[in-house]
Amino acid sequence: MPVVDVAVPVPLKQSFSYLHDTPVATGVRVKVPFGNRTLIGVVIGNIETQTEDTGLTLKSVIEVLDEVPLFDPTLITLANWLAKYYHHPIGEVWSTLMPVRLRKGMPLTDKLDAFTLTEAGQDALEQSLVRGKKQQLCLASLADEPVEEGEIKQRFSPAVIKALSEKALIQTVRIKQEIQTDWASYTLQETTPVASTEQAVAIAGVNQNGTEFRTFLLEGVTGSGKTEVYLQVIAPVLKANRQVLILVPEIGLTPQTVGRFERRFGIKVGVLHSQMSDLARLQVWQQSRRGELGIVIGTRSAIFTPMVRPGMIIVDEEHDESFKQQDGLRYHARDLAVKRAQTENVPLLLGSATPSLESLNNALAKRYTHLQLSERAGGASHTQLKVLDSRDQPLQAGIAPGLLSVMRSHLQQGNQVLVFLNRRGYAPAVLCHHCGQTVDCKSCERPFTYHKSQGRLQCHHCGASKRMPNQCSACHSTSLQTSGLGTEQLEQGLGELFPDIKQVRIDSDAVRGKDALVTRLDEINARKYQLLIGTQILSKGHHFPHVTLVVVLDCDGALFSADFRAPEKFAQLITQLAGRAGRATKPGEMYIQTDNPGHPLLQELIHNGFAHFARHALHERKMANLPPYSAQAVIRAEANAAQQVHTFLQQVKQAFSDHSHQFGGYIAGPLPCLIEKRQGRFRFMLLLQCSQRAALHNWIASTLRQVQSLPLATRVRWSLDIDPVDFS
Ligand SMILES: Nc1ncnc2c1ncn2[C@@H]1O[C@H](COP(=O)(O)OP(=O)(O)OP(=O)(O)O)[C@@H](O)[C@H]1O
Ligand SMILES: [Zn+2]
Repeated sequence: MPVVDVAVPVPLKQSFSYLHDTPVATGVRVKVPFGNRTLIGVVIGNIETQTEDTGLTLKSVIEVLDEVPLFDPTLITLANWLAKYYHHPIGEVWSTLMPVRLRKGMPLTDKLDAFTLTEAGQDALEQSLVRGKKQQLCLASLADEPVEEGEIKQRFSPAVIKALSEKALIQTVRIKQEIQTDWASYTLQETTPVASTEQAVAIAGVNQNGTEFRTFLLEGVTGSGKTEVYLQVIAPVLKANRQVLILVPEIGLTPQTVGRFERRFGIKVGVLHSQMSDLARLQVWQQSRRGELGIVIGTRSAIFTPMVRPGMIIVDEEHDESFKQQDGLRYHARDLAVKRAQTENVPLLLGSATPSLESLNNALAKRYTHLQLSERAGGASHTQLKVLDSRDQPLQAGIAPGLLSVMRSHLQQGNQVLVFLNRRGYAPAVLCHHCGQTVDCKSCERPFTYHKSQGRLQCHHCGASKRMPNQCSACHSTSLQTSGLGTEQLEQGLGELFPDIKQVRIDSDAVRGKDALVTRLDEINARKYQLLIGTQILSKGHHFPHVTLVVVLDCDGALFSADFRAPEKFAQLITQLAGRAGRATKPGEMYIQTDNPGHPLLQELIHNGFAHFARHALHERKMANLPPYSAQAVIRAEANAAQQVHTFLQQVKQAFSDHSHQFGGYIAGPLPCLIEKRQGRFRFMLLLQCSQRAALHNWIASTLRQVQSLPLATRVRWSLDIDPVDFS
């Protein structure tokens, strides 16, 4: 009897064998017994026949769920690679890779259920016969065409749907999705701008490579027209009837981005991001798999989207940290993109104004083809960076007088000013004026942030929240006062300083959800506001043609971080922020207000720019034998008792030390994580490092089993992070 090899969603390294009376194709989902449970797994291989003498009795597959494989051999290869590279259970890799609905065993068909108006419903709508605003809205949304069930259920409550169904105003129908495959016959919907010389060189560089795998790094300063390069390099790919997958950072994916691609080619672009419903995601996944979409744009997990005719992969803002998953399977979508492009044998284009040192190093070492855009598109000039020394200055709303007058002059000329402060809330701490005690979150041992509009304190580490107390818990004095500046306070202060100027605050408190952000961004570009206050949401990839001044407040903390990646992250942030100014005809400038004007990193950025900084930083990493010149992994552990975490990591360290000489491995720790305590749990980590990536992997592979069998391994919460980028 045939035996199939199944990846089952359990935290165990191996896959499992099951019997079935006929062979099952790889990439098909099956329902299988596991212990006393029934689980949904994926067939990842076939074993010819069961060998008689193993003595094992295998269980049988309960049900084969798909008629045809849902996952092609490329995705199976990719899953196997992920399991190996991240030392992660294969079944859990598949859980990450599969759309949620497929994971749950739901059928995948070409048909879908939709709601439509009945004749009575049509009349009711036209004559406004239904009472109830929600019911009216629901009818109205079905006015033109049937709408899929999932979407209606997401927008309207069960009560509304039930009421309308019972009155026979709406009904469900089954519609066959139309398949439109030939995006190759697109017609350009807008005139393509003439590429600059540098753009033309980059475009030719990619196109001359042909259809085969190669990685390109497009290092182009902000506003240099990287997106235009993407548009022009994918044109021939689409013409050849091949698909393009574009990854963008979580925050960068706005309808504006999607709109640029739709407008150019006049074809439907599939969009995938975390805020969509499971059903909507599955549909885009399915459309791409069947070849109905020429372009799919999505955030991190979109890298798992199947493509029937893959032609190219693009990773925009490839340095962005949102490409790294921070829990479960901690993959890096950019690194996975390299693997995927290689497996699919298609070109990969990585783009950024501030490339990661990893990618830059690969380009400089000629493993990637390096393409550069050093000038801004359309004749815009580079933003001038300046440092403003705030020492001994009387600050108003946290801003020095000299800087306020610079702001005033930009505003008077009718331009927009962006003020960046990476701290939401009113103030980052509340303290007692009498005894100096701060009001701290008990489970994180960090000060609460004060949110004045809600009259509440909030812990930005664990989310805990409580009412603002009246008195100090230590000395009972009632003279509590806030300390430090957050965006909420900045907004209030600037409102008083510039009463006639319309301002908007963009942070996750003021702007909730993607739609709200898009509305605000549109309003900004329609010049509804002149003063923009915001956190890092404002730094990413947005095109603000009317901003001529960017002000950076309170960046001193970032200059003195214990994280060796902090300078890289800071330089990327500052450069991206500077890139928001002066993108159109008017020149832009940026002021960084600091108490450390002489800091070498600031001086380097101001005088030499990011490209120079990055090459210099690479040299430093090389001297210190840090990534990308070595490979790292981190084992994090946390528990309520600090001692327990420490003991566990000591034992882990011992296990790794036993093998370290074989692999030339270096171990540091146990060290406290940058955030030492969160939600009542103490957090420590162990850092593993080898000069060679392969050695690190062999070292981990030969030690991990020993770690897993430690008695404490089931008592503390621990995880392995390969190529960590964040030590918090
Ligand atoms: N060759 C060109 N001629 C004229 N305008 C261009 C050209 N290329 C790009 N542009 C325009 O320049 C502006 C910036 O281009 P684009 O958004 O592509 O830059 P980018 O490098 O992707 O920006 P960033 O990385 O800062 O987000 C856009 O308004 C774009 O339409
Ligand atoms: Zn907390």
